Amino acid sequence: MSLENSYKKSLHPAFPYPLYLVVSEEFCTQLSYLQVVEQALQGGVSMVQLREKQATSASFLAKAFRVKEITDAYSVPLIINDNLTVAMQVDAAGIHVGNRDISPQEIAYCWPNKLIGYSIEYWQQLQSPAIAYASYLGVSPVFSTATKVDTVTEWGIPGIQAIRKATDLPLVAIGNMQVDNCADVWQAGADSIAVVSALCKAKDPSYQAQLLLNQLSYEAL
Ligand SMILES: Cc1ncc(COP(=O)(O)OP(=O)(O)O)c(N)n1
Ligand SMILES: Cc1nc(C(=O)O)sc1CCOP(=O)(O)O
Ligand SMILES: [Mg+2]
Repeated sequence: MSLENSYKKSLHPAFPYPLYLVVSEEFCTQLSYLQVVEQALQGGVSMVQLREKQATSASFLAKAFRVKEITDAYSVPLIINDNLTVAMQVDAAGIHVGNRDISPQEIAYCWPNKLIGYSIEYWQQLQSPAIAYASYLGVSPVFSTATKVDTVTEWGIPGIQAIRKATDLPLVAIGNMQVDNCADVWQAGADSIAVVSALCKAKDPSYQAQLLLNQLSYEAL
């Protein structure tokens, strides 16, 4: 979709984070994961999730402290993937979980007033009690991706549109989000575009982040 044919959306008042970096050391091929975080923030990334599926809790925690130092310097929220202990110890802004993780209900009980991201992998989840505790929903995945293969539904643009009609919660689109497809996903109802490869594999994450953001037409808050 060209920018001339798109309309300026408002940012979601509860989630003014249009570009969301999900960083894992294993996917950073050109620069260190800390350089990726710093340069992506320089390019305008508005939220960062640290996702370390292979790390021990000790190594995850050490990495989380390093990343938090950088995100704090840019006043950008840090989300921790899956691990509530790490999230609490590093005093993250929140946590992202899916169907095979600790539930949003439990998180809200143990760690109140924090952001809770919850992946939507199939339609019936929208009726789940977990929804009441979620701060945002991950549309998981919009397009299939080699970065995460244990997925259920490839939602596509019709899926985003349908979920948009079904809920007012902020929607984070994830899965093969790139410069050439994120404008359509944005216009279909996503409030945030989450990327791994597009920034972790970039030679110049700051420039790539700017290219992605330039595709997203929104009014400043
Ligand atoms: C923003 C965002 N959306 C979805 C996911 C996937 O979470 P989950 O389903 O728990 O899978 P893993 O990331 O744990 O493999 C995410 N991490 N972030
Ligand atoms: C972390 C993650 N979660 C997904 C989901 O579908 O829930 S897809 C994904 C990886 C997205 O990587 P890339 O931007 O390289 O396609
Ligand atoms: Mg998970």
